[in-house]
Amino acid sequence: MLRVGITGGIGSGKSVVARIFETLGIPVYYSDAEAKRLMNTDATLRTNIIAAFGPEAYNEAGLNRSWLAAQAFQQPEKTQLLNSIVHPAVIAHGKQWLEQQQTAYAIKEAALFFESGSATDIDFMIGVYAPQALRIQRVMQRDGLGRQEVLTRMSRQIEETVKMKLCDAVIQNNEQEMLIPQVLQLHQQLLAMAEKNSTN
Ligand SMILES: CC(C)(COP(=O)(O)OP(=O)(O)OC[C@H]1O[C@@H](n2cnc3c(N)ncnc32)[C@H](O)[C@@H]1O)[C@@H](O)C(=O)NCCC(=O)NCCS
Ligand SMILES: Nc1ncnc2c1ncn2[C@@H]1O[C@H](COP(=O)(O)OP(=O)(O)OP(=O)(O)O)[C@@H](O)[C@H]1O
Repeated sequence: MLRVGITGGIGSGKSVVARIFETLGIPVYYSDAEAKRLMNTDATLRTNIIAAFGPEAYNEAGLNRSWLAAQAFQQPEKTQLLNSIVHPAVIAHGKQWLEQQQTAYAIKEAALFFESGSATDIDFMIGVYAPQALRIQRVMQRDGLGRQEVLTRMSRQIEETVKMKLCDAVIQNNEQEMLIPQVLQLHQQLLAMAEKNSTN
């Protein structure tokens, strides 16, 4: 089975693109959502997060996302600390998920493939690109974050043009070029690649 990645910086539109692939019958692993689910359900992760950041990391509702975000993005070292606790668990879980899929290809969506070293688990990487100003505007609107908070998260990610150069294909999500034809073209290409791999 062909393992496909979708990556791009915060607000580039990875999830929107991944949902179009899902409508074509392709299963998608959403790393952000899985990370938060595991942080709530995995007892070892919870213990390690509390040991590193303090008991306020959780409240009655579970993971205290806004509090933990304020702590983790305060300094690059704190972001690294959270990453060193959470990423190994999500990478192992995502790898296992990919191995279980039965379709011609399956997709893992993640912002931090190259940053975390997990791009090596992927056969074909799709980058989703959008101009920085548009990404900032989208995330401020989607998550109710301030401009500076978005910029801080961006500063913990590889610069977008560098990230796109590391990808095998790039989808333009600038709200001018249409997304669906770009996805359909890649879908055909990936089915052909998967077919070729299975006959080799
Ligand atoms: C700090 C947390 C609780 C904040 O949760 P929140 O709901 O506000 O954000 P969410 O997880 O949906 O992330 C939104 C976007 O922020 C960016 N982002 C999140 N974590 C990071 C990080 N460690 N480094 C850089 N960017 C990040 C990504 O672009 C991500 O898509 C959460 O982001 C987290 O646990 N992050 C660490 C784990 C992680 O790296 N997750 C992302 C990929 S697995
Ligand atoms: N082509 C588009 N037209 C209109 N809105 C869009 C488009 N692409 C993305 N958006 C909106 O921008 C926001 C960010 O998109 P999305 O959640 O897919 O980004 P992401 O790359 O998954 O971000 P993150 O890394 O933060 O998870 C969402 O609210 C989404 O609905």
